[in-house]
Amino acid sequence: MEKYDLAVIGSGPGGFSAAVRALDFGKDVCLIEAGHVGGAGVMNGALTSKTMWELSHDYAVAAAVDRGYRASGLQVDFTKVKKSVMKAAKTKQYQILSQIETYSQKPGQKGSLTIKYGFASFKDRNTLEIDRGKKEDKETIEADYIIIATGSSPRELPDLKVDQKRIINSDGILNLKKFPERMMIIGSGIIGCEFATIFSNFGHTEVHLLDRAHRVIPFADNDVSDFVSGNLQKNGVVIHHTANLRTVNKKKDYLEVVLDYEDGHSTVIEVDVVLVSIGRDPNTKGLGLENVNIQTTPHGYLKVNEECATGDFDNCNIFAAGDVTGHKALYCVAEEQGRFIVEAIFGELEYPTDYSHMPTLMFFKPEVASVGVNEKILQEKKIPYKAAFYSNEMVNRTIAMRNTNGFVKVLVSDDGRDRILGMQAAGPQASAFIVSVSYLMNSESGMNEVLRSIHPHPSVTEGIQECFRVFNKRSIFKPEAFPDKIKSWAWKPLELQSEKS
Ligand SMILES: Cc1cc2nc3c(=O)[nH]c(=O)nc-3n(C[C@H](O)[C@H](O)[C@H](O)COP(=O)(O)OP(=O)(O)OC[C@H]3O[C@@H](n4cnc5c(N)ncnc54)[C@H](O)[C@@H]3O)c2cc1C
Ligand SMILES: NC(=O)c1ccc[n+]([C@@H]2O[C@H](COP(=O)([O-])OP(=O)(O)OC[C@H]3O[C@@H](n4cnc5c(N)ncnc54)[C@H](O)[C@@H]3O)[C@@H](O)[C@H]2O)c1
Repeated sequence: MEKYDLAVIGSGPGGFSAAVRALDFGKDVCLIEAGHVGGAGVMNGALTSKTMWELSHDYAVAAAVDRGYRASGLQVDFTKVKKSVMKAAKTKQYQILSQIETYSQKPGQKGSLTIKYGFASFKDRNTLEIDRGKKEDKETIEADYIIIATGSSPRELPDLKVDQKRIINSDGILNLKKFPERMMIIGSGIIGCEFATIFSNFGHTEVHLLDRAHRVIPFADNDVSDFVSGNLQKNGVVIHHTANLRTVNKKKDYLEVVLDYEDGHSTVIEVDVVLVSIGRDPNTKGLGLENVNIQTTPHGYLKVNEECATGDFDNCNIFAAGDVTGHKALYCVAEEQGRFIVEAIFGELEYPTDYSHMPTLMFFKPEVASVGVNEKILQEKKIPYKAAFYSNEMVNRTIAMRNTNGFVKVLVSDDGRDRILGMQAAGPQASAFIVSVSYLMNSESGMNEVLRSIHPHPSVTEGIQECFRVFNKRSIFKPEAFPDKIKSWAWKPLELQSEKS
C-alpha cells in the first residue's frame, strides 16, 4: 500500500492549495479527484462562469448604441462562446496538471505530488479507499494526515428532477447547445443573478428570474439589492418577486412553468430551459465519515474548529477546507483554508485566519463588491454607524467611461473613532478597488488615513475618497446640490435614540 505524509480529497482551490503548500514543507502528497481537476474553482463554477460573464459583458458593450459607435453585423454563437469558456478552463487545468507533473515522484526528491483519479472514502483515520467506478478497480492508500476538500454541489428541488438538458443547474450550463429562447431561473441569489446577467447581456434569451422573497440577493442591504434588480430589469430580465414554483410541466417542445404568488394569483409561463440555483449542499455523502467518527451539521457540513480540524487540534489528523466546512462558499476562503491547515500541521502559524475583511464580488451589470459588514448586519447587532453614499455619476473617470451606473457606500463606526466597518461598491473596477479598503480594515485604519492619501486623477477610486470626505463635509461636491447622488445618514438602535432625546 502506498504511504503519504498527506492525502487531500478534492483538487478544487481548497485541496490544491493545501497539496502545493505541503510540497513547500518537503512532504509527499497524494491528491485525489473524483471529477474535474480544479473543482468548481475551474469547471462549472468560478472560472467558467466568470469567463462567460466577461464575454457577455464585452458583447453588451459592443452592442451598445448610445456611445457614438454602432457595430454592424454583430453576431454571437453559443457554441463558439462555449469553446472560449472551455479554453479558459483548460488553461487553468493544464497549469494545475503541469505543476503536478513537475513535482511528481522522482528518486531522491524531497516532497512529491501524486494525483489519483477516483472517489475517496475513509476506511479508518489513516486509510482511504479510492474507487474508480469500475468493478474491482479500487486502491487503498495510507496517509499521516488527511484533508477533506470535497466542495459542494447544486442543491436540488425535491419535486423537480434536473436532467441537465432542459432542466439544468449551474453544472449543466455548458450542456446547452444554443442560447435558449426563453429561460426561467429559480433562485435569485448570486448564481441566479449572475446567470440572469450573462444571458440577458447576450440578448438572445428572454430571461425570467424567480425571487421567492421581495428582493433579490436577500443577504444584501435593500438599496444594493434594489440596485441589482433595477439593473437586471433594465437589461430585460423579468423578475417574479414573491413567486413560488408550483410545478414544471414538460411538454415536447417547451416547458410550462406554474408560479404561485404571495398575493394569491398564479401565472403560467412557457420557457425552453429552467435553471435551478437555490444554493449549494456540501459533498459529504459517501465519504465513510462513520468509519472515522466525524459528525456533520444538520445541513451536512463538517464540524471544524478554528484550525479547520475535525477534532481537538493536538490529537487530530483529519482536517477540512472549503465549501464543505460551511464557511462562505468562496474560492478565496477555500484556498486560504487549504494553506492554513498545512501551515498549522507542518509549520508554524503566523496569524489566524480572519474571514471578516474578506471581500465578496458579484458579477452583475455592473459588478458589485463588498467588504466588512453591511447595514443589515449592523442593525441586527444594534451597532450604531454612520453611512455615506457617493454616486459614480459624480466621478470624472466613470463619466469619461460613459458608464456612471455605480456607487460607493461606506459605513464607519459612530463612536468618535470613525473605524471603517464596511463598504459596498458597484460599477467598473469595483472588484479591483474593494481590496484597498480591505487593507485599511485589516490595518485597523480609520477614515483619517483615507483622507490623508491623495488618489490619482482620473481614477475610479476618487469616488471612495470623496465618499469618506462626505462624513466631515469636506467633499468638493455637496449633498445639498446633488441630494440623490451624494448622501450621508446615521443609524442607532431605538434604545440609544430615546436616550439622547
Ligand atoms: C457557478 C459558480 C460560480 C462561482 N463563482 C465564484 C466567484 O466568482 N468567486 C468566488 O470566490 N467563488 C465562486 N464560486 C464558489 C467557488 O467555486 C467555490 O467556493 C470553491 O470552488 C470551493 O472550493 P473547494 O475546494 O471547497 O471545492 P470545489 O471547488 O467544489 O472542489 C471540490 C473537488 O472535490 C472533488 N470531490 C468531491 N468528493 C470527492 C471524493 N469523495 N473523492 C475525490 N474527490 C472528490 C470534486 O469532484 C471537486 O473537484 C462559484 C461557484 C459556482 C458554482
Ligand atoms: N461571485 C461569487 O463570489 C459567487 C458566484 C457564484 C456563487 N458563489 C457561491 O456559491 C454559493 C451558492 O450560490 P447560489 O446562488 O446557489 O446560492 P445563494 O444562497 O446565494 O442563493 C440561493 C437563492 O435561492 C433562493 N431559494 C432557496 N430555496 C428556494 C426555493 N425552493 N425556491 C426558490 N428560491 C429558493 C434563496 O432565497 C436565495 O435567494 C453562494 O452563496 C456563493 O458563496 C459565489
